[in-house]
Parts: sequence; C-alpha cells; structure tokens
Amino acid sequence: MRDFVPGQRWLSETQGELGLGIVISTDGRCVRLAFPATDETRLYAMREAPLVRVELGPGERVRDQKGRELRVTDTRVEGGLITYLCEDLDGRPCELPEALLDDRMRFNRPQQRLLAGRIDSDKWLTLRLRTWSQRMAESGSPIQGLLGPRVALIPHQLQIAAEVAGRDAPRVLLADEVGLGKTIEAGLILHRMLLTGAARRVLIVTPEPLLHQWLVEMRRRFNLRFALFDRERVESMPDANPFLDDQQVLCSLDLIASHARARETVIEGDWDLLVVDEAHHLTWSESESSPGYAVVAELAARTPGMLLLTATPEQLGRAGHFGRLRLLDPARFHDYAAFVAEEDGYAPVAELAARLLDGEPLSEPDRALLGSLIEDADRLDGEEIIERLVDRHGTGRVLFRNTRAAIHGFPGRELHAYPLPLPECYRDLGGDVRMRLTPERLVDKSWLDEDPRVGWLIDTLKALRPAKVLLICAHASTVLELREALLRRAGLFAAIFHEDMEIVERDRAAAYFAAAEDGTQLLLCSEIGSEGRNFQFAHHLILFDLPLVPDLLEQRIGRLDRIGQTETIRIHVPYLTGTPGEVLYRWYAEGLGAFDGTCPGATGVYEQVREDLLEALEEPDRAEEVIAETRDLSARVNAELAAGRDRLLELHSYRPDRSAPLVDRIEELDAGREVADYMMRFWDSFGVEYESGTGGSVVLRPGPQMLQESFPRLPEDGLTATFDRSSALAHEDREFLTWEHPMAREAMELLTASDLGTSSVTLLRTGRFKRATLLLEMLYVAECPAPPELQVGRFLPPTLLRLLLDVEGRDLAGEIGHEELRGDCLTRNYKLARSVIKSQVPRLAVMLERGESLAREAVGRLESEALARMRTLLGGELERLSALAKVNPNVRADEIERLSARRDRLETYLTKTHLRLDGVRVIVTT
Ligand SMILES: Nc1ncnc2c1ncn2[C@@H]1O[C@H](COP(=O)(O)OP(=O)(O)OP(=O)(O)O)[C@@H](O)[C@H]1O
Repeated sequence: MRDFVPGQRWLSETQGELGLGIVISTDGRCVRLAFPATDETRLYAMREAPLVRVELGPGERVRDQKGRELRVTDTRVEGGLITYLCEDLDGRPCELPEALLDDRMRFNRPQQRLLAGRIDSDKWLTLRLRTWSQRMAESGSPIQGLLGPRVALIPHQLQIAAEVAGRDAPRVLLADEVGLGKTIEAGLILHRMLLTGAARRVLIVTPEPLLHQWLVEMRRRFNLRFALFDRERVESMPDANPFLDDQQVLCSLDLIASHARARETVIEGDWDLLVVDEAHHLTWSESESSPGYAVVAELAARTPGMLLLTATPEQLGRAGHFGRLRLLDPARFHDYAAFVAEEDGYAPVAELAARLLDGEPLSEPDRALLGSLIEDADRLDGEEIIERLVDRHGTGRVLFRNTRAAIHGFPGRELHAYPLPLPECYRDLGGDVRMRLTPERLVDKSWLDEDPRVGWLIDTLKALRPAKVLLICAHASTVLELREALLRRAGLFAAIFHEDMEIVERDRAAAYFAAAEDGTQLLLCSEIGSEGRNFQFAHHLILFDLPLVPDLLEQRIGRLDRIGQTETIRIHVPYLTGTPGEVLYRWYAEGLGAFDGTCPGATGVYEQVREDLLEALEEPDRAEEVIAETRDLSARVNAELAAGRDRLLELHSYRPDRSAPLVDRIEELDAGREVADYMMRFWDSFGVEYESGTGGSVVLRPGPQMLQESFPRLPEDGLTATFDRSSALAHEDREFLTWEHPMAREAMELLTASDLGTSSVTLLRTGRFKRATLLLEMLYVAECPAPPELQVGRFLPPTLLRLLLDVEGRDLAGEIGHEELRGDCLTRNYKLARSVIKSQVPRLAVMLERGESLAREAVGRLESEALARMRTLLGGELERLSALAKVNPNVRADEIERLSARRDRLETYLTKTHLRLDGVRVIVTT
C-alpha cells in the first residue's frame, strides 16, 4: 500500500480539475486530502485511492503560491516530504517545500493521460485551441488592455494610453483640460499595465472628495476592484504594514500626508505604479513644499511608474508646475531658474514648428534654426521633421495636454448674467476685498432675506423646473444657509455637498442629485464640489459667487462641460452691482472671455494683472482699465499659445494617425462574434444556462449540473451581460463581455490550468482517407517564461503549434483544419476508446516522438524570429533615445539604462522557450 504523509501533494486521477491536493490526515485505512484551489476536501480509501503522487524532476517548471515561476534543479526528501531545490527566472537558487506549490498548478500530461486511456470530450480540446489562439493574438497587441474597459472609443485617450503604457516604467503628467477624460486615460493605462504584467501593485491617491468616484469608475469601467484605505483601516493593523495587504489601493492625499502611520507604511508599500489625481494640490516652491508634496516625493523616489493628473498644471504658477515635473524626473528638473530659461527658449522652436505644420514657407533664420536643431534636416520630409521636433520639444515626453480646441465636438456655453441691486446689509462693508467677494459671510443670517440673489435663485429654479441645476459657491456656510432659506422661503429642497460632510454623505447627495426620477432639482455645492466630479447630466450651472483664480472657475464650469455633456451649458451668474463681485464678473466676461470657452492663457494673464485686478476690485473706477489690459494681454497670450509651442504639445498629445489604427482594430473586434461564440461554447460545455435578454443582452445563470460548483464571476443569482459596447455604455447594470473581461479571462485560466480536453479519441467518417487510418492531432504550446516586466509576449507570445500527423510522420495540419476533424467523440464509449488506444500504443508512441521533434524545430524558428524582432525594435528605440538624449535632456538617463538592460535580459530569455504538449486527439477514420 502507498504511504501517505500529511503535507504531501497528490493529484486526483479522475478529477484533475480539483487542482493540486494536499494530504491533511490519515487513519491507517483512509486518507483525507484538501484541494485548496477549489476549496474541496475528499476522503479516499488508501488501498484504491485514484491518486497520483506529484513528484517533479530536474528541469521541470513549477509555480509557488505567490505565483513565482521556478525551475527545479534537484530534490531532497525528508520524512516522506519533498523539498524542491529550484532556480527563479533570474537564476537565483531557492528552496520550495512541496506544501508551497501553487495549488492550481496543472500537471496535465496529455501523453500519459491518453496512453492511460483517460479521455474527455473533444469540445474541450477545441476550446483549448481557441483559448491559446486568443492568448497568442492578444499578447503584445497594441490594443491589449484597451479593448475591455467600458468606455467610448475616444481617439486621444486611446493613443495616450497606448503610448504611455508602452513605455518602461512610465512617468508622465496627464494634463488634458478639465473634463477631457484624464481619469479614463489613467484607467486605460493601468488596466493595460495590469493585464500585461507591467504593474501589479498600484496606488491611487486623490483628494478625499473624489475617492468614491474613483472607486466606482475603476470598478464599473475597468473591472478593477481597488481597496479603499482610510484611517481606520490603517489603524486596524498596528503590527504589520496594512498597505501590503492589497495589491490595488486607493486612498486620500490627506490620509498619507497627515497621518503618521499611514505615511510611514504607504512609503514602504513597494508599489509599481503611483497615480496622483488633482496633482496641483502638491504645492512646491523653492523655499517650501506642502506635506502632500513631501510624501508623494518620497513615494515617487521609490516607485518606478508614476502618473500625475491635473487639468490645471500651472495653477498657482510655474514654480508649482516645475515642482510636479520634478517629482517625475528629479534628475532632469533640478534647477528652477534653468527650467524657466529653457522654457522661454522653446518659443522660437515652437514658432518654427507651427510654420511647418501650416505649410508656410520657411525664412532664412528658420532654416538656420532648423539646421541647428536637426543635423540632417535637408534629407527629411516635412512630416519627419515635425516628428523629430515633437520628440525634442521641451517637456514633450513627460507632458500630455489635450485641449477642447484640438479635440472638437464639445457643446457650447451660454452665459446668462443677472445684475442685481446691492442690498442695504452689504453697504459699507470694510476689510479685505477678497472677503467682500462673498459678502454674506461678513453679516448675520438676515442676508438671506435681504440679498436679492436669494429671491432670484428661487425664481430661477422655478422657471427652470424640472431641469437639474448645479449651484457652486465658495463656502460651506453659504451652502447651509442657502438650503435653509430655500426651504423656509419657497419649500424647495436641495441636496448639499460640502467639505464638512462625511464622504458617504457627499456621495449620497451627489447620487440623489443625479437620480433622474425622484432626485432633487438642485445641488448646492461648495468649492470642493468643483473639482473632478461628474455632473454632466445637468445643463445649468449657477455661479453664486466667483473665485478669484481663473483655474478654479474653469474647474467649476468643467463639472458640466465634460465628455458626455449633450447640450449647450447655461452658465448663470447673479452679481450685485457696485461690488467687487461685479468687477470680477466683468473681468472674467469682458477681459478673459472665460465664460465663452476655455481660456488657455488665463493663468499667465492672471499672474500678470493680479495686483491691478485686486486694486480694481477695491476701486471699481479702475475696472475699465484692468479689463482692457486683460483683454489685450489674453488676446496676445492666447495667440502666442495657439501659434506657439502648444501646437507641438497638442500634436504629441493627440496623433490621429496613431490613434486611428487603435480605434479601427477595437471596432473590428467589437463588430465580430468571436468572443460571443467562444463564451457560449464555454457555457454550453460547462453547464452555465443562458438566454437572450432585452436589447440584445444575455442573461446567465448557474445551471443545475455544472462541471464545478461555480463558474468564474457568475454570482449564484446570475447576471445580465452584453457583448455590445454601446449597450454596455448605456446600461451599466450589464457586464460588458470582451476577451478582457475577468469572466472570460478566468474561464480561460480555468481551462488551461485543468486537464479538461487534453486527450480525446474521435471516430471520423470521411472519404478522404482509407478506413481505419490513424491520425494524431497534437496541440503544442511554446511559452517563454520571463519576469512580467519584460513583456516578453511582445516578441514571443505563448504560441500554439498544431500538428496533425499520419503514421508516416507527415504533418497534415496545413491541409486539414481542426474543425474538419469533428466526428464521433468516444467519451461515452470508454471501452472502445481504450481498446483503440491499446491497439495503437506503439504507433502512437512513434507519432508522439515525431511530433515533439517537429515542434522543437518550429520553436527554434520562433526563437530566432522573436530575437530578430526584439533586436530591431529595442535596438531602434535605444538608438532613438540615445540620440535624443543628446539634444533633449527630458530623456531620463535611467530610461536608457533600463531599456538597455531589458534588451540584454530578453536576449537570454528568448532562447529559453519552453515547449509543452497541451492536448492530443487520436482520430481513426471509419
Ligand atoms: N472614453 C469615455 N467613454 C465614456 N465616458 C467617458 C470617456 N472619457 C471620459 N468620459 C466621461 O467624461 C467625464 C470626464 O472624464 P474624466 O473624469 O476622466 O475627466 P477628467 O479630465 O479627469 O476631469 P477633471 O479635470 O474634472 O478631473 C467622466 O464622466 C467620464 O466618465
């Protein structure tokens, strides 16, 4: 009788899909095994247990429970338990006790299974073939990671995501104008990096009011479940680092900046990618930086990938902008004065680029400048020159900024201004003029009855009813008092949103406002609601007061003026005549034109006229003067920006020629039926029930006789799904099923990790061959195991090699496809299947050997092709970067080093392809 020892690993001969078993107890006659991968336990009689001992030999590949790929070099046996002496992918030695083998490891040795007469239905073999073909197609594809998210295919977003996620350890500032989809871009980038294995541990840091929105966006659009960390969560683990508990974490900047333990532990979080939203909060100047900046700087120093997001990169000035670039690349951005001088030096280059882009003739000085920038300019055509300029353009590689002007298709804005008389209660208010921009805060609550803006608000709401209205004002106290007055004076109930509310309360209020049927008409919001939130379902915005800083105004309008807005946005501005508020309104309207559209130069203009503006607020007589000055200045700055370096930045941020192929490919896959066919075959074979639902959806439920207790990502009470992108966008309650949906991915994983379909026998009725001809179909998989960050799949994806051998050893796979071999599968007639196999064992053994040698030859070819591709691509990229580094200091030195090291490592890995037989089918013609 066999000896069973607790801790040993055994496999069920009959139910390989249970995963790897571990002996938990024996009592002399029976042995109990746990199968942790499927959460099952089984009791077997020792004498006839259908179990095989798992014993691996040198050269075999294994995985440990952390997912590390190892190669066995030797074994040691003590007390009946095996310890594997292994090497990791980098050749470092390590030991792996058998108990720590990955519970889901597969030991499907199709050859042994077949010869032992264990066979399955060939529909599983077909699914295996389709699974590997799909893996092969997606690995290294330019749209990998961009297909699955529930997003509309917006070209600039896809292009930025593909470009950024394709870099090694990307570190960029995503600075599209407000509402153009930076969150979506970041989501696409991280979705792709997670899928390709380029990142595993991701930390997203946002202002507290945006936490929930990020959580929801990541979940519903990207199927990514981030763990939300707050104070309580951090404090719940005093003895361990709580951040190491989850791979994908979302937390507020405030938490890690102000909570000592959170700060200390997050820094030790060993992240691959850090995302910081609303990064303008990370303030920096030459003399000091904010606590938020300091903690992000520490994280930035330890994290390879980093995405900073802000719509207003230069909010609070150029120094802050420099400070954020410095987080991305401290070696490059170390001297502020030099940065300013350098930026000023870009202007002539940008003007030159603009002339080239507009097809204008170049002057002599232009030519001279071009010659100094690009040595071989004479030999290049216009497009190539532009290409080089984009590459060499200042912050080009680090910064992406799209503007409405470049993207087009946004609805217009319509300004409605309402001059109102100054009430008695605000006359003769003294003090700082900035305080007088919100006069209600300087008086008692009687303002609610005297201030004409309140009566105007009531009338306006009634007139606009039932249209949704978002009101933004500067302070929480104004929000609270207005709510009370609306209720008292007009019986109007408003939802509120301000900084003193708990996050949950705020989200509830936003949802209440958003609800189409029984939601509120009005949301009263303090300044914190003006950042990042999505309120584009509303078309009316009331600015109860105006902020002094133009970027804040843009943020406020951006709540409605964002992707998804379907109507002209009506901006309502009530102001009190004869007050600083009136001057500020006129300054925005007549000086900056800020209500008509985004005003790219606003920050620069504001910085220049700030003192004059403050004086004019104080002395309204000076208003005309500052407005005229602002008008001239902003016309000039905007013209300069339009003609100048923004053209290059825009081009680099949105390249229709690069985004179009991405959009086309995704649309093509969306239109095809492949994924639907695949999933339906899978459900049929597995026993999942499905039927058509409304609007082309499909309703799934676990069936009564499923292969296993549950199907990946299918809840007990079922779900509704769609394969159609537009339906998924319109109906968020439907899962959007693509090849990248976790259900599809996990189903594939489940299949390839199991024995299902690895061996089968088919009787084929055909006139093509003589009766009783023996054929052997073999599916080999060539895989190149390598650390995920090398993204080896770009050059040598897991490759399926299909062979169809006859007894002469000829390969007929090219002539006869897999589907043509569909016949009478002998799953229900084991006896016959076994006798067929038994009678053919010697021939099959020869055919299997021949197959293996043919497959090995093919692998040799695959390796040489992959090496050549890798050398061309990385070699070219390396040359480009090195050449670029000489003229553009924005190329990080470590970027070149990493790329070069990556090429060297790939040279090694690409010659170590592993070949494995994944499935066999014996075919006998009748
Ligand atoms: N590709 C897309 N498909 C569907 N919806 C999108 C897409 N891109 C953006 N949106 C929606 O448009 C709105 C704006 O996008 P997002 O929040 O990413 O913009 P943002 O640039 O981060 O805005 P802000 O500057 O205000 O932070 C969101 O409601 C988002 O869900």
